[in-house]
This record gives sequence, structure tokens and C-alpha cells, in this order.
Amino acid sequence: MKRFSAIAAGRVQRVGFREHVYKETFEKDITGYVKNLDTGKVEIVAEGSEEDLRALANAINIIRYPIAVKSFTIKWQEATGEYTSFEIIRGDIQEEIFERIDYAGTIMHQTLENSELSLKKQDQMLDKQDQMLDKQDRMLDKQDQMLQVGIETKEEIAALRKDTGKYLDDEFKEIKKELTSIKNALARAGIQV
Ligand SMILES: CC(=O)OP(=O)(O)O
Repeated sequence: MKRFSAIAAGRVQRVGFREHVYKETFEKDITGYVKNLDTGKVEIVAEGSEEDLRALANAINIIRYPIAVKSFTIKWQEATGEYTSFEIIRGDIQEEIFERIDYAGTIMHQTLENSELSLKKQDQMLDKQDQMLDKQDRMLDKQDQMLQVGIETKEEIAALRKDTGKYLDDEFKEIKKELTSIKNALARAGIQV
């Protein structure tokens, strides 16, 4: 089993950093503590398997708003076995309360920023939807126009067929009449066809 004692510096106090460190030890066989120092830095002492400790060090040496670990010095030793659990060491109660109020303010600010961002995204999506609906409307208009052209073409063809049919009928009647008179003339001349 190993032990590390680390000092994190940067924006690491009043930003929920100790809670973050504590959360990263959750369900792991890690003991030790995390503590805010008067210098504004944070001390982390942890004991456990080397694999768990390396994962912990990676998970807490981060820059993720509002936490910003700017420097992280780590010293490795053999474990002592002196701790039974992992704890957040808290300071003066009044100081802790002020820290929590500051942190709550930061989180509220972040939540507001996030919701403004998501409202902006929603607006953009609604704009896009409007544009799509507009395009759909234009396509439906074009479809309607095409259907109208189809109907008109069909009507034209039907009228043309009717006209052509009547013309051919008249022509055939005329031809038949001509043939009958030719046939009669031939019969009168003694020619039977
Ligand atoms: C709110 C709070 O206690 O934060 P931190 O542990 O970062 O000081």
C-alpha cells in the first residue's frame, strides 16, 4: 500500500474542491484527509493501492470551473495505516459557513449562465425549425403547383382526344359516303365490287 501527500494550489478554496476530492475517494479503499490550509492551498493525504491513488491524483489535479488547480506537488511514501477512513477536515465553523455561502453563489451564477446558454440554444433550434417549416411550406406550394399542372395537362389531353375523335368520325363518315357513291356509279356501269 502507498501514501501520497499532495499540495494543490490555484483556485482551490471556496469552490467545492474538498467535496470533489472526497467524492473521488468514494467506494475506493482510500483513507486519509483533505484540508484547506491558511496559505490558500489545499493539503491532501491519501493512502491506498498505487492504482487507486494515481487515479485519485489524476481526478483532482484538474481545471474545471469553478475549480482551477494551477500547481500540484505530490510526494510518494509507503502507507502508514494510521487512518481508518477518508475525511474532509473542516476549520472554524464561521469560516466554513462563509465558504459555503461563497460556493453557493458561484454555483448559482454558473447555473444561471448554463440556463442562459441553454435558452440561447433553444432559440437557435426554434429558429432552425422555423426555417425548416418555411422550406416545407415552399415545397408543398411547389407540389400543389405541379399537381395543378398535372390536372390541367390531363384535361387538355381529354379535350384533344374528344376533338380528334369527332374529326376522325366525320372524316370516316365522309369517306364512307364517297365509297357508296363510287360503288353505286360502278354498279350503274355494270361493275360489281
Ligand atoms: C464550499 C467549500 O467549502 O469549498 P472548498 O472545500 O473548496 O473550500
